[in-house]
Amino acid sequence: MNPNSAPRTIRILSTDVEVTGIQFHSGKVKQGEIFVAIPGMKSDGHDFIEQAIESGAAAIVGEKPFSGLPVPYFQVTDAREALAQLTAQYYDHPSRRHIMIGITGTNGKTTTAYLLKHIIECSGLRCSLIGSVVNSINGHDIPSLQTTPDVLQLQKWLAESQDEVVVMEVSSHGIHQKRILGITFDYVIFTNLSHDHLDYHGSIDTYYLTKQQLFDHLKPQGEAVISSLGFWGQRLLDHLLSTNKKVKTFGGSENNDLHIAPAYSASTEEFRFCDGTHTATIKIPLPGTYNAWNVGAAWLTGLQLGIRSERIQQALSSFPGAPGRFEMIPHPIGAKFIIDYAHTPDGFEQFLKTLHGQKESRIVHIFGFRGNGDPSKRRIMLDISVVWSDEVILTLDNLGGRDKESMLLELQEMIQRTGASKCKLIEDRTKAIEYAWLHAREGDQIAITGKGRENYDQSFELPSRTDPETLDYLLQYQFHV
Ligand SMILES: CC(=O)N[C@H]1[C@@H](OP(=O)(O)OP(=O)(O)OC[C@H]2O[C@@H](n3ccc(=O)[nH]c3=O)[C@H](O)[C@@H]2O)O[C@H](CO)[C@@H](O)[C@@H]1O[C@H](C)C(=O)N[C@@H](C)C(=O)N[C@H](CCC(=O)O)C(=O)O
Ligand SMILES: Nc1ncnc2c1ncn2[C@@H]1O[C@H](COP(=O)(O)OP(=O)(O)OP(=O)(O)O)[C@@H](O)[C@H]1O
Repeated sequence: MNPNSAPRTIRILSTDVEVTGIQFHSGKVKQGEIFVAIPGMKSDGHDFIEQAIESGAAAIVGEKPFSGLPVPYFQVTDAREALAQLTAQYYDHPSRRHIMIGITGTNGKTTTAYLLKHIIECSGLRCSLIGSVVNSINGHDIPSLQTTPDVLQLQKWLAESQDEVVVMEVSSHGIHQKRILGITFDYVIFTNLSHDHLDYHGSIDTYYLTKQQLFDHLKPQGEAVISSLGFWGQRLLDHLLSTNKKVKTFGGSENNDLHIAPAYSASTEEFRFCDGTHTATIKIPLPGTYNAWNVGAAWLTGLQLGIRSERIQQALSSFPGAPGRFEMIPHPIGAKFIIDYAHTPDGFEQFLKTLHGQKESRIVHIFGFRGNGDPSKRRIMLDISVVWSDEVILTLDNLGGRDKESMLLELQEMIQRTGASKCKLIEDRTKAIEYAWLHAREGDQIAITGKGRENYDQSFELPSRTDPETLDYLLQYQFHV
């Protein structure tokens, strides 16, 4: 981090120390930097202290007792917490210089972040974005590797950003691993909570409580902007009110600060938004009731920022979409391919229900499961797909370190368990997409979910091709060639 910067003095446990940077990976330590040793899930940073010192570490921070080191050692009770606080201090608490907006929830963070950034920019303010698809700082785009980056990267971007507003997606991993400690927020948005990441958090209750912690990071005058829908939204609302936080809600009730309702019962695209003084019926930029909630989250936050509803409505009419979220690619025969990042049971249900609502012909659904994702959601997702789709094609997604043969076996067993003749397995993702392309019929909606525009690992070869341009595009989109 910042190897060429002039040394800065930071205070560690009431001692002033001059450092040129901070690291939590021993392999990255340079002369004059602090190394923070973190006991992790796979290894223990304390085992790498010697390596860090050999690389020039000026001081070490860790949780375990150490003596006799050739550089100062500071023992703390929580190394992740110390890392976050020291980094915020090193960069002089950059979150205080921005209007900070954090977005959490199982689904909808990226879509809401893109919508909100667009609304903010249309209102004349500059806006940084930190999230799953791209990080945009001072108008420069940096491909994303994580939803919430590590604390060093995060504070560095906040320090570099000259943008008035920063919109950032906050994952439950980011909260749990204290990547956002040292950041205070003006607004925190909650979209929803449903089954995901139970392999990491252990239970949905713990998962919820982790997300709830983000609201402790609100500045004293800060406001929560939440969906009060469903059990978790209601629980969060009760919690925030009982802790005297300022809260604004969006949802389907007239008691909500922003009331959202379909313009007519069967509509997947036209919704009415009422903020108490202004009512507008609009065609939302992405279809589906769930996207109306995402629009609502962005709209209500825009209002809190002082942007008028009329202006928000105008901004929405020019929203270019969020990459890999309900993105349509036409097929020459009159079918549509839709790429979507649905990767949770609720995401599947919402997305497929929306396709069903605009059904002209068949729904063909191609998807797989990330090898290192929560395994407990896989069967539920397949069952949902079987309910809503006319043909289900399971294929491989990113293996994430998982053995390919065991993943294929799991997929085969899952198909057998459903007993549904509409399910088939085409292990090669390219072939699965080609199969759907070649068998497309007029009016078909062919959904490819998962992966989306990820920059993550990909172990499949893309064959050289002579097919129509759009199929190439579709494959490139899925494979990043
Ligand atoms: C599963 C997970 O979340 N892992 C995080 C965790 O890693 P860990 O505990 O396994 O670390 P470890 O490998 O045991 O190492 C322990 C410590 O020793 C250090 N070390 C290790 C080796 C060495 O040679 N030298 C050294 O100093 C490491 O830097 C680390 O600080 O702690 C590390 C920081 O200390 C994180 O970087 C790492 O996030 C990884 C990179 C990650 O990508 N996690 C994913 C799951 C994640 O965060 N995803 C969410 C989105 C989820 C979603 O919604 O889909 C995200 O925000 O992106
Ligand atoms: N409000 C919502 N409720 C339920 N499902 C949603 C909602 N918004 C989006 N989805 C579904 O979840 C998918 C992922 O959406 P999005 O990327 O906006 O969420 P996310 O929270 O950022 O997820 P991730 O952090 O994993 O990227 C969408 O492609 C869509 O299928």
